Amino acid sequence: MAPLTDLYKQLASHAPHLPFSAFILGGLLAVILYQSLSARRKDKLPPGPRGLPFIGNAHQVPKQTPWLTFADWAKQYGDLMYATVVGQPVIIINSRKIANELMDKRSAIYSDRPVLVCFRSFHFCGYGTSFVIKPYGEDWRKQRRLVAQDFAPSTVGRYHGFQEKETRKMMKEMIQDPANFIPRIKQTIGTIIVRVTYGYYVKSLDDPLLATPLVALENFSEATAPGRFLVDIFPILKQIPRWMPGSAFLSIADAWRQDVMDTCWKPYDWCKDNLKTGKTLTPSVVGDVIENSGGSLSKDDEDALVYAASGIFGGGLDTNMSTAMSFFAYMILNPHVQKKAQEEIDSVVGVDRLPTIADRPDLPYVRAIMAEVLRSCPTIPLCIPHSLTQDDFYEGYFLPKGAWIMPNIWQMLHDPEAYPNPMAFKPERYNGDDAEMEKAKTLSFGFGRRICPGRHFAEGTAFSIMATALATCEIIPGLDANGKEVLPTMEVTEGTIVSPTPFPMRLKMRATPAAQLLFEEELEDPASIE
Ligand code: HEM
Repeated sequence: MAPLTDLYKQLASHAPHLPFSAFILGGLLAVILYQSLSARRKDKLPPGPRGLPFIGNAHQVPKQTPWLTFADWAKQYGDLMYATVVGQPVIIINSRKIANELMDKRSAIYSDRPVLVCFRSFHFCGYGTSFVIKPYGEDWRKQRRLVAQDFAPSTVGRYHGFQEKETRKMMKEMIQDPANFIPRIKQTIGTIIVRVTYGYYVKSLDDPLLATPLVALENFSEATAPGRFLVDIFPILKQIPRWMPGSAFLSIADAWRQDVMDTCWKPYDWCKDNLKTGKTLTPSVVGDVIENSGGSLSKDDEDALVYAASGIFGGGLDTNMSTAMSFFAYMILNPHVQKKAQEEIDSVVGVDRLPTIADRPDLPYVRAIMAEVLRSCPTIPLCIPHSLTQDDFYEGYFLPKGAWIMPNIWQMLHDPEAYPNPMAFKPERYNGDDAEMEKAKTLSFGFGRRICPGRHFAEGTAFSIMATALATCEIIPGLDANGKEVLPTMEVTEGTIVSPTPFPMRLKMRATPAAQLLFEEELEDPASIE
């Protein structure tokens, strides 16, 4: 800094040339200010664990339950932490207050998605088309609008009848064959999503309009596994000739891209073609947009619709499936909660009919169970990472443009100050207070402009599963080969979207007329679909 000050003194002595000197002086001051500001920024990054050269903190983040590691770090470094992964800045947020101040209140600059190194294979394999991972901008906005309008609280009720019918069918089949309850839940959630998105009724897990998206979702998990493809780290490998050893990944990428394209276009084409034949069931997200356009969508609008619709599947299947699995696990572990919910349902709904989604306002304890399931086992514990589009400051800390933002949803939902004894599954903790339930649920659906657009729809499916299961069955532990009861461990699978690891379950049908209705109601597939 000394030479600059000397120069400043020399220039100041040239008073007769004031305008020119003032200009130079101003410039110099700006340089000095910038230098000192940069130094301040460097000093004031949020604290965080010291990393290694080049890889940064990558080696300190375990594949299994990284949210617990981040919660541990927070004890030492506080709720706003800074880490790096191969030179990429990552801001980890552990408190609801900070997430709210930054990701909700400043959402205009916190709503981008990172271009993660491993995400390169998305574009390579065709995954980059859906708004779930698109950058914040016009393409994202256009796709999101198409989905959000259909799943708004005011419109989502039109799908309730279908959600109820499918969950009843699911419960009936699970009572008949409880050993296969996991694939049965998967089929039900998939059927609901394909039906409301494309007006198509899925007949089995082997139906190509469900099976292909399921394969694409599995490939997606593999594509995002760090280090799965060397091309993620060395993009130049994309140019490798196919005859060269080590080029096998190009054929895998081709096959995966084909699955993604089939997932996006096949159900769309079916929906479009069958609008004319009357086979497309109404209402549906895609069918309605095509009809409202008078059948003349521009190429851009058609692409936006196709890729937005694929996002519904990507966002809605594993998440709703995980919530249903957690519900059954927590019910096995907490028979007293089941009993209390059954008493509520029996006294409010009665025992002569099955509960519906319209009963939700009158069933506060079942609502509390849903909030507690979403709180206790959040489906996306570290959210889908956001990224910051301009430099920002928070409480004196510098947050650099381009940093990934990772909110630790799990920790926020297990903060003992907000949720005393957070590991206990306790619907009573809300005291019937809907605002408190809403707070827990909202956190599990993300933040700001990226908050889950399917949340009202998802809650309808989840409530219908929970209320129908509780009204009709006692949910009890499954047995091992020796006939001994096996309890769910509540360990979860690896990945961005997590689910309880598989557990056995038995269902004992309740002796009520309502439970009997599962076997008497018309639950067959709609006749219009062959
Ligand atoms: C219990 C079920 C669900 C949970 C817990 C859940 C949770 C989430 C979370 C945490 C995010 C990330 C939000 C963020 O980045 O801040 C998200 C995004 C998303 N969800 Fe859900 N979700 C569920 C069900 C659904 C359903 C049923 C649909 C479709 C109808 C859906 C569609 C989406 C989409 C499209 C996005 C990406 C939004 C964007 O990037 O703009 N989700 N969800």
